[in-house]
Amino acid sequence: MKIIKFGGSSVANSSTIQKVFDIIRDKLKSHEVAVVFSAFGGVTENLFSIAELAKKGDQTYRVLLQTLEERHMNLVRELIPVHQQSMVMTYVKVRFNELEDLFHGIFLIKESSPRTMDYVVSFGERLSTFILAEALQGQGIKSQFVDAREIIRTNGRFGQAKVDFEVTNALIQKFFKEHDGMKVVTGFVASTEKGETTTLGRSGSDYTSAILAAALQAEDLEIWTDVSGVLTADPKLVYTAFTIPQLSYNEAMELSHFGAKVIFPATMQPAMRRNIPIFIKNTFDPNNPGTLINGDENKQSLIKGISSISNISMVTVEGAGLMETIGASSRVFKALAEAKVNILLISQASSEHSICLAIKSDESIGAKEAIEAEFHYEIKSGEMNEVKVQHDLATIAVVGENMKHNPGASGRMFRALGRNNINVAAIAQGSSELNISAVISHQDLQKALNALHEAFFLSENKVLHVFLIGTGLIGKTLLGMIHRRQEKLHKASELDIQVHGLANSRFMAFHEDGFDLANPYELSETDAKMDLEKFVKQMEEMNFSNSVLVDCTASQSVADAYERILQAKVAIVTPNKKANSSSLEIYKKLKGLAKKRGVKFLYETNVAAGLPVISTLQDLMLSGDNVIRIEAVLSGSMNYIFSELESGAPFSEVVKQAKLKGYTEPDPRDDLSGMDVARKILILGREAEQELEFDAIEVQSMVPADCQDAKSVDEFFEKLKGHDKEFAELLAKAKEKGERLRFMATLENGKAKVGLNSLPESHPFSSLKGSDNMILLTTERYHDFPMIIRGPGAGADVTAAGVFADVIRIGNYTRE
Ligand SMILES: NC(=O)c1ccc[n+]([C@@H]2O[C@H](COP(=O)([O-])OP(=O)(O)OC[C@H]3O[C@@H](n4cnc5c(N)ncnc54)[C@H](O)[C@@H]3O)[C@@H](O)[C@H]2O)c1
Ligand SMILES: N[C@@H](CCO)C(=O)O
Repeated sequence: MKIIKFGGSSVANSSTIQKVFDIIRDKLKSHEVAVVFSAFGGVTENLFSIAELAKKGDQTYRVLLQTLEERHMNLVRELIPVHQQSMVMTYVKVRFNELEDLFHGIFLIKESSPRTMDYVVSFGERLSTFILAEALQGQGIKSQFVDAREIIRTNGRFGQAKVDFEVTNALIQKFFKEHDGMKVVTGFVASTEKGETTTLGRSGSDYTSAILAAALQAEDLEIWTDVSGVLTADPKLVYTAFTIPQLSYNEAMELSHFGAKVIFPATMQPAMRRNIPIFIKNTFDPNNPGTLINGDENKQSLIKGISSISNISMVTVEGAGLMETIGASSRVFKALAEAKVNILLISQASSEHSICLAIKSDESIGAKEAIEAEFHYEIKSGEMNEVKVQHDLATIAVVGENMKHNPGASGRMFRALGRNNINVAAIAQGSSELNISAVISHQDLQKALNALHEAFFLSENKVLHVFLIGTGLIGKTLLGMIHRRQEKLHKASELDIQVHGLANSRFMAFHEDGFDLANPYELSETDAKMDLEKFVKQMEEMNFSNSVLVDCTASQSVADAYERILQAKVAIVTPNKKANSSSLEIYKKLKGLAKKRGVKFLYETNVAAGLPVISTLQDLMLSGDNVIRIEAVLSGSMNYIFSELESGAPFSEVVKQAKLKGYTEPDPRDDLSGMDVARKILILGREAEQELEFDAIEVQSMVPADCQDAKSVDEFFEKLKGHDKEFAELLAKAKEKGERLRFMATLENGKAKVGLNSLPESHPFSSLKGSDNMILLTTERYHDFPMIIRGPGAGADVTAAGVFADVIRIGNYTRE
């Protein structure tokens, strides 16, 4: 025998009911079946609301009752063959006449006792089940309507009646023996010995089905609802949540206690005691296997699910009076019990100085008053502090049998939370080791659930959430690269990169699920105007775990926001040199902050685009080397300009070419003025642990005075034409001596110089062509011959690739 139960959402209207009938028909092919139905979707709530209106003396209750009657009548018309309809309609009409009398009574005396209400709401299941049994009969399935008041006996605690299992089991067994056909049983309702109608409380229809399953020693119990079983986390908050295939009874209880609302633990008890397997299935996706709950302590995964409860407050009772005082905690709990406060989590450190309790927020005033009244004298004498209550919190819990005697679960949990900047206000773990719970700020709930979900379930695939400011040459090239590598990264490196925010200097846009990079998103007038403050705020509010800001601008204002971004535990990747080349104090502060907050701040492309200069220098320093001298060609555009000049092209023309090829800064004067190179040598100096400030660098500018004043880049190019001759002469002079012009930087003895040099043919820099950079590092270890790093030092592809490599590094870092 199988017991199958359908909830209100499954029997909401005639089309969902047809799906239910298909499921029943299918089960009947191979099994003997008994069915339990809830009231039609929403009917119980309707009955409560109508009673509420009647109690308040509001006549409109009649209209609602009329609508409810019509809904039932319509279902009769839709579900039952015409020749059978009049009998069923009469049944429905009689029930609604009774309801009308009942509500009229409530309306007159302005009162509805729990006993009356049990009777009122019992009509929901009695009507639905009768209609559905007749409809099944009409479809050729021999069905026997069973009013559960005949077979489930309870005490008289109306609203939440307790079952007398001895009597009930005997009644059920007798009834099932004496009656043929498939039994179609009303959920939720029962009766006392005296024949008064009672109800079984929250999820009462599930309970009815578990009672039947236990009494009949059913093969299994199927609970059909509108979700595919119990999910690993709340799917509204964790998009990657998936159905848990199997749970032990204990795991299911822990998960549902902590917020997974699919099943209510008390309702499973009768089935659990008899070790009857329970399936949670989806009426709207019947082929989905759903979740099996049974006695098997399957230990395939470290945890089974993550649950959470919102609207939590934390009550802290503290003071010297608690220490070594036997009975203090029992007084706390007694006071709370008397005030009917439900405690969800308890945490007390061994110092015994304080006790923290997590409770539902709407019970917090009562809780504070109750404890303060109990400890009135101690608080007055100063032995104890006033009770502190923190609001806007949430509890999260990881649940699984396999955590028992298995080190690492709590480590993984708290590392994931810490990594994502989530503060833990209280922790609790019982000795059963089945559940580790923590109290956190409600604002962090979604981020925490996702971080934990990723840490425990998706450890093979990490998601990195990217926010990109600057969708110019480098930014766009980067987006294209991410798109082309997305699939490969997913498979080979188990890393998923999602881009959630885009901005340029004019507009910004966000996408909760990540932009589709296959169809590049063009920011336009229809998007919000760019506002850096709002961009950062939105990024903080989206509060993803493993987030990274990629700054592909050359903007000082974006660089100024780094501190706040790192504070929020968002990593930063950038080719923008502005932050690292501002004051030494800021440079140190940002690096220190990143370390303190445990997030990466990566800027390999600040110098020589994708060439591994910064990481090499960092490795040298970390391993104890010391930099003696740096000589370098650090500007791709300047090298291109002066090497191309040798071909005889006019200076203004080669500068334009350098810009077109994407080598220059957004404003090429930043290159020609030597500022860009000065920033780079400054950054290299600082990486070599030299206390350099920008002002101390000697910089030779190549920008003629009138060009410097040009209002726009176009005007600058116009004016530059007037200087082609000077540059041609400069080149001719060098050529005469058999030398080449190279724009370079040197750093030695704490002094940095940037400028144009005329170098002999034999100098390593003379051979550089196009956008090549070359860095000669003379160190204590590389003393006789410097270490040489050479390659293209500007250009969209090499730079974006360098930025991309840093982004992937962050993805791999967050995996650890
Ligand atoms: N081009 C190269 O070869 C190269 C090499 C290494 C490093 N870089 C660095 O990469 C960065 C980007 O260079 P690019 O060539 O892509 O420049 P670009 O001019 O093509 O793009 C700059 C982008 O930043 C946006 N922007 C500027 N100020 C902004 C602000 N305040 N807020 C929001 N967006 C803003 C612009 O709208 C544009 O989308 C620069 O810092 C540059 O130094 C470039
Ligand atoms: N404009 C720079 C590229 C960015 O660092 C250069 O020419 O090297």
